[in-house]
Amino acid sequence: MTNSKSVVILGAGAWGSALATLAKANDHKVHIWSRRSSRTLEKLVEDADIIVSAVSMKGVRDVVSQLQGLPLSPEIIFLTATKGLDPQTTCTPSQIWQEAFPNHPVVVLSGPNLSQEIQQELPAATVVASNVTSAAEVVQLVFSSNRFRVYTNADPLGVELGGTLKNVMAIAAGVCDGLQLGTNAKAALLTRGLTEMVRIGVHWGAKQETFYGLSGLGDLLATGNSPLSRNYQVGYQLACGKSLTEILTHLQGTAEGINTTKVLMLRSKQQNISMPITEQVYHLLQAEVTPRQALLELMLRDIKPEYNE
Ligand SMILES: NC(=O)c1ccc[n+]([C@@H]2O[C@H](COP(=O)([O-])OP(=O)(O)OC[C@H]3O[C@@H](n4cnc5c(N)ncnc54)[C@H](OP(=O)(O)O)[C@@H]3O)[C@@H](O)[C@H]2O)c1
Ligand SMILES: O=P(O)(O)OC[C@H](O)CO
Repeated sequence: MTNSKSVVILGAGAWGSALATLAKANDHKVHIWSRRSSRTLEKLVEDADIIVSAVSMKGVRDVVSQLQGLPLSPEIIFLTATKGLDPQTTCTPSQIWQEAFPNHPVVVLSGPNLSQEIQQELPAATVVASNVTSAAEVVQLVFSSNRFRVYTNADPLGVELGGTLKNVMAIAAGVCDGLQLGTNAKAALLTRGLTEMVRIGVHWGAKQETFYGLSGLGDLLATGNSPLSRNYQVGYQLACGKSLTEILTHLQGTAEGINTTKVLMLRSKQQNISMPITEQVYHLLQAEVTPRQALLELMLRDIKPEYNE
């Protein structure tokens, strides 16, 4: 098949495995690498067309530096699917990849994509975004199928931030459901959560409209309403009285929202951006407030116009 690509996926976790399934189903040559792999990264990336990073945030700098030492074809496209923020610099994963590989196209993939549903072959849609349109289109073709609809987008930062910032709101949504606060409360939380995402995201340099698409609102709805989301699970179980340590001991996989909340607090303080929901999620994760106290703090804030920014 002439359009068949060689795809190397870094990270054999839930998301790396689901992306591998999608690319394989389209007859691409797919190799998954993890730090426990017997095959060396050097050998695997030799013929790669696309290198997909599906490691969790804490692994991004490690895999970047491993690749930096290798001879790579200048044609290689980097595709990042990590939804997190660097704790030291507050950079997004694509910013880290682009800084390390300034001459390669970097594409972001993000959307409402709970991996378990994708592995069950349920239909889903996602967004691939890049400053290099042709690279986004290559990735679009590699993953598109009758059960995975892939849109391109020219705002990689907005697409990446949508998927990342909603993890904080997914924790809050889990708390809301765990406390059985009802549908009105959930709608209010997700709507005001989106306002918060837009506020900091636009200040960061992303386009406002991107947050109303699949990678923003779409992913917020998916993770904010699904027990399949690890971030939602963290919030839900906190509301049920478990400690964060206890929850993380039994959680399958990574809940990026925990680290993202800390990074966002840092950034919003540095830049004087109001993020009341994020702030309460932060205090809750630090065990400085109970879920009920966090709720009251939000409900009793000064009354104000809906839009004053
Ligand atoms: N699961 C989903 O539904 C989904 C959907 C969209 C996006 N995402 C995002 O995709 C990322 C991965 O999520 P996941 O669900 O696949 O998490 P996961 O199941 O916990 O897998 C994380 C992967 O990262 C690897 N990793 C961590 N630290 C590493 C390091 N220092 N060096 C090399 N590899 C390292 C892990 O390797 P080891 O196994 O060796 O620890 C594992 O392969 C997250 O940012 C998540 O937000 C997930
Ligand atoms: O399990 P979560 O909370 O990391 O959510 C997974 C994906 O981000 C859903 O799009």
